[in-house]
Amino acid sequence: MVKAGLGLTRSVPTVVAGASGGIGQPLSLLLKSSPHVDELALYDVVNTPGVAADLSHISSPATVTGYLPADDGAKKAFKDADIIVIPAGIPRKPGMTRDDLFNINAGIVKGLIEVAAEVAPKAFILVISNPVNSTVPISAEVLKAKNVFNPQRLFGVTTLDIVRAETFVAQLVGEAQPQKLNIPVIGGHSGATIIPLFSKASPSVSIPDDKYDALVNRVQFGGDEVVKAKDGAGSATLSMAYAGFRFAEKVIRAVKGEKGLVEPSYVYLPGVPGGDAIAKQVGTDFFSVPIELGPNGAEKAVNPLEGITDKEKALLEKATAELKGNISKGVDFAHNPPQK
Ligand SMILES: NC(=O)c1ccc[n+]([C@@H]2O[C@H](COP(=O)([O-])OP(=O)(O)OC[C@H]3O[C@@H](n4cnc5c(N)ncnc54)[C@H](O)[C@@H]3O)[C@@H](O)[C@H]2O)c1
Ligand SMILES: O=C(O)C[C@H](O)C(=O)O
Repeated sequence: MVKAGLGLTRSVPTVVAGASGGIGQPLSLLLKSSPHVDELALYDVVNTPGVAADLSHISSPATVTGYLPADDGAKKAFKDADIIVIPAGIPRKPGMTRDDLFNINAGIVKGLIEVAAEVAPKAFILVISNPVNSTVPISAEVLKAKNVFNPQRLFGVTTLDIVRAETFVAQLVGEAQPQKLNIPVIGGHSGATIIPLFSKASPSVSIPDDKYDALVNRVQFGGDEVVKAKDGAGSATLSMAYAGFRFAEKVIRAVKGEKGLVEPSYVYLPGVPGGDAIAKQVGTDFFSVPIELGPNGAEKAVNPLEGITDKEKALLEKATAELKGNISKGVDFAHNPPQK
């Protein structure tokens, strides 16, 4: 274990699990750079002492500690954490779907959530590991089995889909400041389950009819674009670190009392205020919608469906059918994990 840094306040201890990976390292760098982060614990099966020592030399307030599996390292890293961000697991190679990662990543996520349930039962858990559509339901089932499931504290991180939508729309409409656009992307995090709602963009944008299908496709399959370009060396890591940080920092700021922070996330809707009606409308319990964040986590699910276009309704219908299968696969795994 490496321990370093000044750490003047310790109000929101934050953990990255999978911290030595392609996402984990730049995500940990961004968290270490944030003035909102006080205490950062890095957990991975390899290399965390080095990553922690390296980051600890940065002159920002957060203390940085690194943990490996030996000597109950996961428990030590997670103990009493407020925020646990999980990018642990294998990434895709060309030709794979996110669901192809299920067999390995389901077990990794299950194991990490079991530790969280035991030593940090009140933590806000942010799941990045794919397939998110299934790893979040797995996490919920594990937490339920340990009697510590609070749906307001479990988030599937879908922010990269929003970041991509902002970028691609800005390119199309000639907006030089993509970050000024707010485009809700709802549903799940894979292919057809990703539903960009351009009609709900703020400020409003006008997408030419002949460009609409290609734009939707690019948001839905932006991940494949990166996997193909990396040519066997993995999937999105830097844009994901940016997106994961954007979401994690908002949760941290909300937990510290800041108001008005909203970001879509894949949650268990019936357990989030305002979410039950949306779950009934879309026909599935796990679904990403804009979430108002606060000291209790997901304070309110915002219904994004009013006034959506017929094309968006068609996307929703297609998404829900696929999503249901992804969710039940995760739930089944949590109840009947394969015997080793
Ligand atoms: N939610 C999203 O939008 C999104 C975006 C990009 C990638 N991802 C997913 O994030 C995951 C990580 O991607 P990556 O590119 O960083 O992969 P990577 O292989 O570069 O890093 C993964 C890290 O997880 C670690 N790890 C493996 N098992 C672990 C365990 N039991 N406990 C702790 N750490 C463990 C590995 O040692 C490695 O350092 C993949 O599943 C990928 O598909 C999700
Ligand atoms: O595409 C992937 O497998 C990684 C991630 O989910 C992404 O959207 O980039």
